[in-house]
Amino acid sequence: MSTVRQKANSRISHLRSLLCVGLDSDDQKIPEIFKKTGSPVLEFNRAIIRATSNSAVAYKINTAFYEARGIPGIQDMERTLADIPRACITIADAKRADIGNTSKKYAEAFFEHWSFDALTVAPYMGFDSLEPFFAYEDKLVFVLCLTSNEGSKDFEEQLLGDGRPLYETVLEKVNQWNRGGNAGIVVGATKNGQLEAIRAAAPDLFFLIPGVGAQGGSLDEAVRYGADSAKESALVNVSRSLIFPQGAFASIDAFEQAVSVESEKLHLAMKRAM
Ligand SMILES: O=C(O)c1cc(=O)[nH]c(=O)n1[C@@H]1O[C@H](COP(=O)(O)O)[C@@H](O)[C@H]1O
Repeated sequence: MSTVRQKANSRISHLRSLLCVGLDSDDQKIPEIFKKTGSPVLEFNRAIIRATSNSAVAYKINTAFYEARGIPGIQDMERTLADIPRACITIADAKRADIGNTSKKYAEAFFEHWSFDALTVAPYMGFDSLEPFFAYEDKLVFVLCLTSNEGSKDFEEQLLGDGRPLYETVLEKVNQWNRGGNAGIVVGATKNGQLEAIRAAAPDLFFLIPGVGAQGGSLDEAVRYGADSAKESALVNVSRSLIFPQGAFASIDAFEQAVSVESEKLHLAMKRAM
């Protein structure tokens, strides 16, 4: 069993929270007050972390928001990683996978160089493209299964020759690849109609469920159907609706207070749904 998975589950049961805070820190959307600091994205992330750390099990860094700014963005990502409390799980949302020797380098980058606890990967290129990630038995590898977006219809929901959607084959394969107990899947909270059946077909996988808030997925159902029988092994990610509260803020403290209120609301809703 992956040590990261054990760590995530002990925090989930301790806090009774499945909250994964998405640090999709779009520099164009960061409140004005942070622009007066020398490092707006970093100070913004630090404020989010301070405001959410009592409720968060994990922080998901969507690398696009950092890569888009080149070296300064990557430096912000690195310094943010150093500020995430040790008790929490760090997820690199980079959706990688390539031919084996390239995947090996991606795995080294995210799991060794940056020491992330978990990574999102795409299943399209098959097992040899994912094996180098699964080789890290102490980590968690989240394979895209049924994503939250409209385009999930283009491939993931297409019926194969056996009459079943492609994502069910992905699910079946990830179940087989979970020998080290370090495999997970990504299922969108906007696909709650399918979530219960997916959990029933994958009782042993760890679930990452994004799509609550800005994309309109139900938090209640994500928690109720996404968690396993022990009410663990799932993370519900919230990014924009948590990190960009409405309104203008006169100070960083006031911003932090607004994020903290929202984070506590999400935590309470999760406790109720568990
Ligand atoms: O892998 C993901 O995290 C992911 C998969 C998916 O199906 N849908 C999805 O929205 N995501 C990510 O989850 C986050 C959702 O952000 P919000 O819609 O702002 O909460 C973004 O970082 C997305 O890239």
